[in-house]
Amino acid sequence: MLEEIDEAAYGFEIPEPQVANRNSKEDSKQREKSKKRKRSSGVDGVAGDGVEADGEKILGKADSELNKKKKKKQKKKKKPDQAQRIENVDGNGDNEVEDKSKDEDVNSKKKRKKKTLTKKKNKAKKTLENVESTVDDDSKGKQEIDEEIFDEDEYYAWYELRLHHLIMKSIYRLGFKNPTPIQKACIPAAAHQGKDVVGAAETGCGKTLAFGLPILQRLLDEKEKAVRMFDEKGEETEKFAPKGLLRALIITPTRELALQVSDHLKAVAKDTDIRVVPIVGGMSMEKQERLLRARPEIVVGTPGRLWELMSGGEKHLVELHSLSFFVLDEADRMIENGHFHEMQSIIDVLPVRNTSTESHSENAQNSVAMSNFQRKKRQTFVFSATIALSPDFRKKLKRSSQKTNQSMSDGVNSIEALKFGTQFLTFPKNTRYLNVNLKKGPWKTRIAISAIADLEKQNRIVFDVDQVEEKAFIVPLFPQSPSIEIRYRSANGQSGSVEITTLRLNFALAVE
Ligand SMILES: Nc1ncnc2c1ncn2[C@@H]1O[C@H](COP(=O)(O)OP(=O)(O)OP(=O)(O)O)[C@@H](O)[C@H]1O
Repeated sequence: MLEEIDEAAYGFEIPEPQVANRNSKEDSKQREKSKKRKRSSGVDGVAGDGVEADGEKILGKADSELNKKKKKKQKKKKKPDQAQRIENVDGNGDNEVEDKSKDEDVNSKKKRKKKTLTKKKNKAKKTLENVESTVDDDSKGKQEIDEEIFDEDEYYAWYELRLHHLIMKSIYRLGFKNPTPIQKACIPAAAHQGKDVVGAAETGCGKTLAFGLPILQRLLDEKEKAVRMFDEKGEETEKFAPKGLLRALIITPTRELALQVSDHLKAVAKDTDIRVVPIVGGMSMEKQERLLRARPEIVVGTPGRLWELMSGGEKHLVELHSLSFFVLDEADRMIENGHFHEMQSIIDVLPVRNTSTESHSENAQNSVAMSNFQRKKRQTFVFSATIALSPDFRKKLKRSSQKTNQSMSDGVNSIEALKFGTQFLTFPKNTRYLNVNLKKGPWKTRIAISAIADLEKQNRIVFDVDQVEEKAFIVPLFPQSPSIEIRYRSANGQSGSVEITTLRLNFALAVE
């Protein structure tokens, strides 16, 4: 059976052309900047590359840059002598004093340069050590490698994701030349289209940044908008970027993972004023209180400790009306670890929607003045290291959301898209709808093609990470990778089917 899908009902949006972004002032500034930077040779960043390899590359580059600087330094060394000689030829009594002070000046300059050089060398070494020891150390702010040693052109793949320049700065510093597939797939939908995301990807695929960067992007966007609106219209900044309120709650099944995620996000948020804190079992009450007193925007925690604090009325954790992101990381493990009860309790206390919207419009009696942030719904991201979220998990989430509020069902029960490995399929020219059936799975799956014009042009569908978010949605998540059959129907009634047996599921992406 073929199903017709109302595209409008799913809110497919035509994304902003990337070219426009590349032409933006900021990007051209970045490009100008990058031109000034020296290109280093033989470095090729591959998405999801081992971090160790990246680290080596960073050191390699840093070393060659240091060598260049050394040479420059040697050249410069001669200059003070020459200068001194010229002074001496002119020689009069006054010059002696002048020469002496210049001598001192030159010596201290030399010393300073030497110091800087050693510092830089140490920094580069440290960076390698840090990168090698994975993200655990990233957040400690030790990745101090000089930004200038990177060639921004090598990070071109990131520009398409239109991330804030402060985020990009961290990406350069971390040396991540390419976004991983899951990052490439999730960031546009989550950061720019405000969509909920369900992601399934194997361990080490870069899930943390797949949900972390959209969070940072939105918070930075809001802050910028707040400043702009204040400058232009004198509007209250609070209206666009609330301060001191919890904006993102990230829940992980284990303490280690919470610390790892928190460290990773801290490393990326390093140049921003966005604060990330971990709240995990085993942490002293004093430390916990101190961390929460700072009213961080992002809290990463384990369900047990978070619920303990929330049920105890911890102020920062119960003022959830401005919560814009709710993230379940490694959601399936959360169930395995017996955290379901606590997790459900946390979900239960999430406001149905941002109550600040209501209170604000009540106060202002003017809903037109509602800010962007207030109008935007809370986004839910559910990530899993394994490919499948078990039917049991989905059922449980569904039950919990039905019992409590609608917002959770917005996020989790409408898991509507699943990305699989890049596949090129050819269909009749005017194909309009596709129906995808799992051959072995218990569920039905479907795809809607929204970019018909594109289809007509290319006469093929590319299930590609770049395009999936606006082109297709597929239900649901698979327990294994069975073969699937894609049936198509074209506008003139022509139909047929294509079977895919080599399907490789990389991740899932949700659209509503
Ligand atoms: N775009 C990228 N390029 C290179 N390395 C990256 C990139 N994104 C993340 N990494 C690195 O890859 C490693 C794994 O990332 P992350 O922890 O997000 O993966 P994960 O899928 O959440 O894995 P896990 O299930 O172990 O938590 C980290 O060391 C991180 O620093």
